[in-house]
Amino acid sequence: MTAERTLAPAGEAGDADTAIRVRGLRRAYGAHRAVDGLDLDVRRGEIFALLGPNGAGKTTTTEILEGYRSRDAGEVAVLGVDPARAGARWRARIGIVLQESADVSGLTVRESVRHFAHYYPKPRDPDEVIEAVGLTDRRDTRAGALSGGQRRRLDVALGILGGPELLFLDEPTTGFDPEARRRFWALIVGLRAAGTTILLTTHYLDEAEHLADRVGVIRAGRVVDVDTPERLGGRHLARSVLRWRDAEGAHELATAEPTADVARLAARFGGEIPELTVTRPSLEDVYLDLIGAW
Ligand SMILES: Nc1ncnc2c1ncn2[C@@H]1O[C@H](COP(=O)(O)OP(=O)(O)OP(=O)(O)O)[C@@H](O)[C@H]1O
Repeated sequence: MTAERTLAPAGEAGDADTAIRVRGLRRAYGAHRAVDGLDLDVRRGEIFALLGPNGAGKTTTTEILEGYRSRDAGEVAVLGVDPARAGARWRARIGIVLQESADVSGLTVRESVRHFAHYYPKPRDPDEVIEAVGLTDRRDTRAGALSGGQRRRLDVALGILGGPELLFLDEPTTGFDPEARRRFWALIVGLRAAGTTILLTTHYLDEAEHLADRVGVIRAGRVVDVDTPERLGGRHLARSVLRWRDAEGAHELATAEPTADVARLAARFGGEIPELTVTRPSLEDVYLDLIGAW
């Protein structure tokens, strides 16, 4: 028997709604504080994206959540269980897709999925999983002969094989072409629709914007903001910038009332406003602000 310590009684409202709860997490490497008092809440059923510059502490944090790295201090509950004390039963409830994938290059897609199915108490049907990641027409291809994007899909197949309640995805689309990325995103959205909670680490702001219900930005081992992609860093409150052109040249106007200003300009031009654009700060703009990159 494994001694799994449940932090909150099963069935309690907070526990049922929360997939990950972290308070005051700390982890140092020698004198370097990689994670320095980090708090995080991930709700069940959401896609949560962790963003942050290289070295901010994302991998250290996720590896602690996955039970692969020890911590110096703080409270951590993942699916109601402390990963530092969790056993096989808990491990079967989570799925992990790492940056470096399992070495199955000598096996076909089908053989690798069937092989890994033996590790789970109640695996999903291997052929269904292969279908879900769109590899049915490649099922007899050796993993080593797949393209980069197809290989990543196989990694996801192996990550979801146990029917996880919570899936960790570490930079899943690095090296994907735009079409493969869109297909992969559709796959992830489908997993959420089926009830899977997803913690996604990415450096692609468009990926976070497209996929994430909420985004957390880590800087120097702490979470500096958590919000929806639309509201992060007060983005929804920021002024819009109108740009247009007339006989005198290019114009730019920052405004809190873009609709009224566009109407006013349209009246002045008597119709179309030449080369009109209306923009708000992008997710990348507010992200770079939050990590102090300007
Ligand atoms: N095993 C280790 N020994 C010593 N220092 C480490 C170790 N692992 C990580 N670090 C340091 O801890 C800090 C946080 O690293 P971590 O890998 O968690 O960052 P990250 O946000 O995942 O970065 P990236 O975006 O580059 O993957 C970095 O300064 C890193 O050099």
